Amino acid sequence: MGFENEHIVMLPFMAQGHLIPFLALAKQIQQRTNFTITIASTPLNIQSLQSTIATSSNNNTIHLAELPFCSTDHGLPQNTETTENLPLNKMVNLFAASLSLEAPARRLISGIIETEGRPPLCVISDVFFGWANDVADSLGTVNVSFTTGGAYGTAAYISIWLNLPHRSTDENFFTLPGFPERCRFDISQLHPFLRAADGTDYWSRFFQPQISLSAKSFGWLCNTVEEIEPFGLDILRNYVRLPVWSIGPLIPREALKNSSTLDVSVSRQRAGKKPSFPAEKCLEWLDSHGSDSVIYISFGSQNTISETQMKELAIGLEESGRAFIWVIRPPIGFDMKGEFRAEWLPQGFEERMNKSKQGLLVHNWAPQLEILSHKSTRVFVSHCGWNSVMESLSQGVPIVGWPLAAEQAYNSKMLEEEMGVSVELTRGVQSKIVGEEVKGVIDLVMDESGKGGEMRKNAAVIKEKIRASIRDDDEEKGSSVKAMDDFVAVLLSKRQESSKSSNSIVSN
Ligand SMILES: O=c1ccn([C@@H]2O[C@H](COP(=O)(O)OP(=O)(O)O[C@H]3O[C@H](CO)[C@@H](O)[C@H](O)[C@H]3O)[C@@H](O)[C@H]2O)c(=O)[nH]1
Repeated sequence: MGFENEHIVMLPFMAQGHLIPFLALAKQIQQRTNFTITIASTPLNIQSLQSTIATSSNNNTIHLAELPFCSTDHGLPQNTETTENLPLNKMVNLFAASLSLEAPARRLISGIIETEGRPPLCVISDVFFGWANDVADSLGTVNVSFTTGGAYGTAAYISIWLNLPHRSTDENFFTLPGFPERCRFDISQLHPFLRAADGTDYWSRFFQPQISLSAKSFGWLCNTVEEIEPFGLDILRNYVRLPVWSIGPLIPREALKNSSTLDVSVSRQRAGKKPSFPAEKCLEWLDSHGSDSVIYISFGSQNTISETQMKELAIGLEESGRAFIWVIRPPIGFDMKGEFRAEWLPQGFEERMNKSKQGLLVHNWAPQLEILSHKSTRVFVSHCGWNSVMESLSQGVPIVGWPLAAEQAYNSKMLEEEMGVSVELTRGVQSKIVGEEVKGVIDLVMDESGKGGEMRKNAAVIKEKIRASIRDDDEEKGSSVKAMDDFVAVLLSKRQESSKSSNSIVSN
């Protein structure tokens, strides 16, 4: 398009699951438009983005700006600037602390205005940063909210927070404003702190105003694809009554090609995290297993399960006799960064799995996208974080859901009820699950003839829709490419309108 002197400022929430898609969005906008993009965040997050950008190519105009932040000022452990490894009881502190970024963000944008002589084209802020609307308004630009979740999950999440519908019923289920009757939600799909929320607690006092402010943005960007979430997008658009541009999937383009295995360098280009186990080794391990034979298990960047659940999951996996890669962290209640203790697993489990090559335990962090795009990977046991969902479906890998927090249970519900690509094993860290149930679900999804085969077929259709959405050639442009072009065109025409009206004020 070539509007090289435009500038966009991006403000991600401080969590890997948000930083990764924000950086991917920045790269996508930059590649399409040549705009200057500044991503602003706290110093440690900027450091981690810096190391990511340093290892990837094509990053000339992504600037990084530090917003001063001291975690201990907010009751957080020292040097804690993301949700990763943060105990649940401190999570709310991080959300509350994010409000302190408003003043430095304002200073940053004022500085840009001073240097460039006009405001940035827009601010793109996380849905959790509703305050960015005030900043943008008062500095003569507009704020666009970016939801790193999917359309259905985001709509459910915001409607539940804004309405707390479970508080006005004695039943275990409830209907949700914005959703049709048939989509009944269950109280067990809510995280315990949301179950207890009543509008006066810390969580409500953060989420309700921030989400309400975000609902006043100029528009929303959503990391989904029009053709895979028509129902969710209808709900979200009706609910926020704003333009919603579906610009997903925010996944490196290399992972969306029809070629085979992904280059291992991709994992080094994603928000500064280094796999704790060499990517090459994981891929070698996968190479040594047959096509469509391996189960991949991971609970995202910030979650883990309980000790008893961990043991039962291990028992079920072992008894299933299927090959698996499991990204494993200390169980809930223990330091997630701490040393892993063998006692959390059945006796001799890891040695047995290593010896027989049935299972590979990757402690802490694995090269997820490479694993999902490997031909040996057959199914993903996932907490249903939205990045994981998009990564899995973009590779046609069906899901076994084990949602733990945030909007994951609504994603899991949508994947099962609307898309037919998933089956839920259990939910939360308090549920009782036994090895036999784990084995039962694994047998079900690995069975080509029954439900497992159906899920796989459906996932293959979704994969094609995702890949079609980014098509960009002379014959055809995919829906996500068109949405991105439309988003940029709308902002540019808004810019033109406002400069026309300020010129006419001057000439009057
Ligand atoms: O060992 C690992 C673990 C994670 N990842 C990557 O980290 C990201 C994790 O994102 P996601 O699957 O969305 O999980 P969370 O980190 O839990 O994401 C948070 O942010 C998401 C987007 O808003 C929400 O959908 C989730 O509920 C919320 O917990 C993905 O890109 C993964 O590929 C790895 O590369 N290796």
